[in-house]
Amino acid sequence: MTDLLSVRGLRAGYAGTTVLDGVEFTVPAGTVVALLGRNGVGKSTFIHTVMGMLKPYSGSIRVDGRELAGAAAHTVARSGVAIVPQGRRVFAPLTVDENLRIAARGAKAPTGKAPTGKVPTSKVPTGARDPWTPERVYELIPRLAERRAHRGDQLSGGEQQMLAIGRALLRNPRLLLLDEPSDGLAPAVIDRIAEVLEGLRGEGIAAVLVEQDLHLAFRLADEVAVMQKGRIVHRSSTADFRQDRHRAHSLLGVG
Ligand SMILES: Nc1ncnc2c1ncn2[C@@H]1O[C@H](COP(=O)(O)OP(=O)(O)OP(=O)(O)O)[C@@H](O)[C@H]1O
Repeated sequence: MTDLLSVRGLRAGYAGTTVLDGVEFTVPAGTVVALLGRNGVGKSTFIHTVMGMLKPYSGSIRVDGRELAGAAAHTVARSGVAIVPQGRRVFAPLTVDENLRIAARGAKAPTGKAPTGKVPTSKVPTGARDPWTPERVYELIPRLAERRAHRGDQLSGGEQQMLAIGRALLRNPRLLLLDEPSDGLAPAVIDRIAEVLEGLRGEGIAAVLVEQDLHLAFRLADEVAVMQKGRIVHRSSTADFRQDRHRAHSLLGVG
């Protein structure tokens, strides 16, 4: 299967310190890969570096074959990558509808080739890859339609997370970078977020899902990668990883 994202030998950090120390990581087209690891191993740093928010020291970041290491975030976004940041960062004084329409205005059609590779047919229904519009986001996430006139700061944490996902979709991504979407949310709310993300199956959107909530990660991801000290130390299918409790325990410190 063609890799939509291919990262090789990526080194990055802050003010000369090394956080990412030779990351090798791929995301096949249309595949959701959970990026797991204990606190502070570099998962958010990785997401930010791929998005062009942090310049790497060295290494390669290719999206659909195009080299993007060191490119600015807007260039990465134009290549079809969108981030749902940790902490959501919606515009608090603006309504849900205004938040979505601003994101839609900023969106440009991704440049480069259309995704190639054999995306599993179960993930590509008829009509996939219509451009996202606020109306399509409201169809996927009816809760946002109900809240469309509410300001960002009047929303619950779960609703803000849904809005952040909706904003990212309006960039028409081929690759979505999700940084801990469950962060700070109650289990019932995480379940709603999972339903929203499951609703994206069939759109052919690939994703990197950084997540501490293993239940959510296992529910959404096709494959699992584990980071330790700025390197990927394990990669497998989610099913294999779930079955090997001993390995999960030793890599993540959980049962
Ligand atoms: N802006 C920054 N400036 C300096 N150091 C940073 C910055 N952001 C993160 N770090 C450091 O980089 C290391 C990796 O942090 P990062 O947030 O990428 O880890 P993480 O795996 O995402 O952890 P968490 O799950 O806690 O968010 C940590 O030691 C952290 O203190």
